[in-house]
Amino acid sequence: LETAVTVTSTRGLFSALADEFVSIVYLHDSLMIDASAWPPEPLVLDRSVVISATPLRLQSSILVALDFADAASLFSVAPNRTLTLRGLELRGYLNPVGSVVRFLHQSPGAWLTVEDCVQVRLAALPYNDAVVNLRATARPVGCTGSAGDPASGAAQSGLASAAEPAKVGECGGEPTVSVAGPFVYLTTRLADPVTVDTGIYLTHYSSQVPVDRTLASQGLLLGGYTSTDVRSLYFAENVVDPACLKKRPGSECVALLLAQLREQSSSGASTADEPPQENKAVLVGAVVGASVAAALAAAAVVVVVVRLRRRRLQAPGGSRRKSEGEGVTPSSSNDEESGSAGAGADSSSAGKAEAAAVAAETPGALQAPNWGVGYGCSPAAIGAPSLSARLPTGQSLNPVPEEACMGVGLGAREATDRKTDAGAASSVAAATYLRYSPDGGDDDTNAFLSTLPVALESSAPCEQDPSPRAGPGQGPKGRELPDMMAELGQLSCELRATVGDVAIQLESMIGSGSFGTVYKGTWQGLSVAVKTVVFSANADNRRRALQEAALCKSINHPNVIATYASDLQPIGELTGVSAGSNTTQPADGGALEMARGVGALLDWRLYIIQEYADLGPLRGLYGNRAIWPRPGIVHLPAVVGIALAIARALAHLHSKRIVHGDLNPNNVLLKRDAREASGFAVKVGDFGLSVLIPEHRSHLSNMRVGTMFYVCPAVAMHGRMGPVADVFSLGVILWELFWGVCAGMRTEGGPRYRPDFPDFPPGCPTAYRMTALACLQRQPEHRPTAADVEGTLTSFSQALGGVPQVPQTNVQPLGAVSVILEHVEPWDASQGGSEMILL
Ligand SMILES: Nc1ncnc2c1ncn2[C@@H]1O[C@H](COP(=O)(O)OP(=O)(O)OP(=O)(O)O)[C@@H](O)[C@H]1O
Repeated sequence: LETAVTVTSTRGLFSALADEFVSIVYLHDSLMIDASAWPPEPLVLDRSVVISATPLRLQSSILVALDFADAASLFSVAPNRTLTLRGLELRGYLNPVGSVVRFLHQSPGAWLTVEDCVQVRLAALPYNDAVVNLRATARPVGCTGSAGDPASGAAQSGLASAAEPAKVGECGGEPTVSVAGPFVYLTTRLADPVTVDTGIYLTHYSSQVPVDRTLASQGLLLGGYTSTDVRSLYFAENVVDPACLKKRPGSECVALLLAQLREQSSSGASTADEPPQENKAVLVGAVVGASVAAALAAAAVVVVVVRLRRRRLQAPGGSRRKSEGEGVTPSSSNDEESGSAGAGADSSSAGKAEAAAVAAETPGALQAPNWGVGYGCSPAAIGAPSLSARLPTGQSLNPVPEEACMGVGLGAREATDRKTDAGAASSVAAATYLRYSPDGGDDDTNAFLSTLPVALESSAPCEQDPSPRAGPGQGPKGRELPDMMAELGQLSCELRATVGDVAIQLESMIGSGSFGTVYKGTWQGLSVAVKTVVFSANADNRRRALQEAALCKSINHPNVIATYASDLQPIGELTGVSAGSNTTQPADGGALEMARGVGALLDWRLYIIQEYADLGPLRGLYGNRAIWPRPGIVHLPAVVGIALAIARALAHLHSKRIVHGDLNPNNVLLKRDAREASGFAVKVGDFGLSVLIPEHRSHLSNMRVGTMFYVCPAVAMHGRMGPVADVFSLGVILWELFWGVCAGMRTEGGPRYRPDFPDFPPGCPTAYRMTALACLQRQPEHRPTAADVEGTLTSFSQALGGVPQVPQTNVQPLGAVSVILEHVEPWDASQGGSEMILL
């Protein structure tokens, strides 16, 4: 006897899966997972379970849409147990790159079977490349056969093969992986049939999904199970341009494509496939109707709960996905609530309001800035801060409770992963400023809207870098060459002169920002983060990349991510010029010769080797019960310790005339450190938008860059980037640190600061509140300096009983090295196989 339950909501799904007597969970209508309705800890399935379209849907050949909305680690499956998905249109559940199913927490020894489903990805590799990867994937132990010839197979016709349905826990029959089409199917998500011109049809295709600890620091342990597809269609709504694969790894190409899609989406362009009005469901009619329904008919089914309620998911291209609908501009991080300031089609009215608000700013040293309606919150609801609470030693920092940053509908543990979604959220960004004032706008706003995002055209040239080790612009003959070649050549020259070939083992991808990909690696026994940026001679990101490398190498502070080395390598057919080989590279100055000689070579890859912050970004800490047991109740010494560390980093940067330019909780990283009372050290990183302010100047102009909610109004509106801009961002973080949540949230009317921003509860210590509010003053001249904030927080921490002082030199830069990157090679699509990307 099998017990079946029909569910209509995320909570219903959770209850059904938590009920040990339920073995079949039916969906009659579309369901999009609401991660905030799911308990924070993954549910362990200690039995085999089927999640299926209802028999009625199966019989009528309509797939039921199930959108996991990129929710991660919802549940795990015990060893030798199988989770079967049947008759579903699956969306938002695969990692943006790779084959890992995100909703499944790491499940070693478990099985996942996808039967008669259509699996949709927003972006993927071209199908032929994907098939190469699929076929190169090792079959799990006990599964026979190869993945078959992509040009043949029963699925070529678009009809089901006659193979037997897979038995639970078995690989099934002879695997087939075919590029085929067109297919037509019906889904509860849309009224009309969906036509898929080309897709990959798989049957009895099994693969061992490797354990993926890339996001372990965020509490996300993925992979570890055997995945089997039985009569499943994969297709991508967008496919990578094959030209990209000639010079980049597939993961980077997919990440770039996703970024472009976000950008298009935020500027109003639809990325959705409009389903045609004709054709009937050939695939589903044949596959689901015939085989699955028949299989189910044989089972004895007791429907315990049947509650049918029509729920329609939004059409593709809407704000359906947390990590796909809204990203950021290429100049910053990519969270919904922290997207960069950027131009947006629907944002002009919002921007106008902002302009007026800035113009009419209210002076007053320590008054709370008027951030619009919703200001203030109920003291009764938030309670008083606890000064005496101690951070329990050994308490895990992850996973973070779901309510962290829940205003944007996102568990904080998903944050880092969504870095690959580096699209533009410019409309989102400008909408934020609506909260500044309800007043009208002016032309300046339109200028702001039309010029974003702005490249670093006005940023300080590299010659102004104060460090003797700074990169571009310091070479002996740089000015004799065209600008680009001079920068490249001099940087290469400097780096290659300090040869000490040391191999770096790259282990996994940490994430992608708007300008590159970050890998985790090991170098001389140390864990390191390797930032890579690919750029062309005339690309906008060239200056940013080179400047980031130069700037961050010049900074040495315990609260700043240490940069050990950087390196520049040409991409393309040139052989023997890799920086990793001192037998082939030019001697000192030879890089200039190389630069002259390879004028036609346009693409370069920059590597920046940094210390690895194993606990991830500060944002992932928000909501941690050890520090924020309840809203408004904080472990004050821990919070002040973090705030002080950030202020120290800023004060140090500003003393060198460096403005960070993008301070936000994603760029403040945490690193395990037993010497710290909290167990971790706080390190400011990501100098991609940093600038050097020339002597005798307070700011640079035309720098309208930053991250939504953290960017200073004067930067967003007038492009004035100076140290005070960082202080504003610090003020936002000080507020967040007290509450343990992000200051921004998504509402139906668009992104907004939280209603209680920038309010503090009455019990908040005055020194802390005053410091935060001073940083948030709209008039830049009313803000304190970072050194002032550091001083105030130092006194405050001493009054608290002493937050342990941050060690002066807990990380020492290890000097420049030349690097061989063993696992990152220019992608050669014709070779195939080395990238484990399913589609
Ligand atoms: N030194 C490091 N140690 C550990 N993780 C890191 C390190 N540097 C960056 N990361 C992580 O790598 C990912 C990508 O970082 P990156 O700085 O490239 O982009 P970003 O800050 O997310 O976006 P953007 O550059 O667009 O602002 C992020 O998740 C970040 O937390």
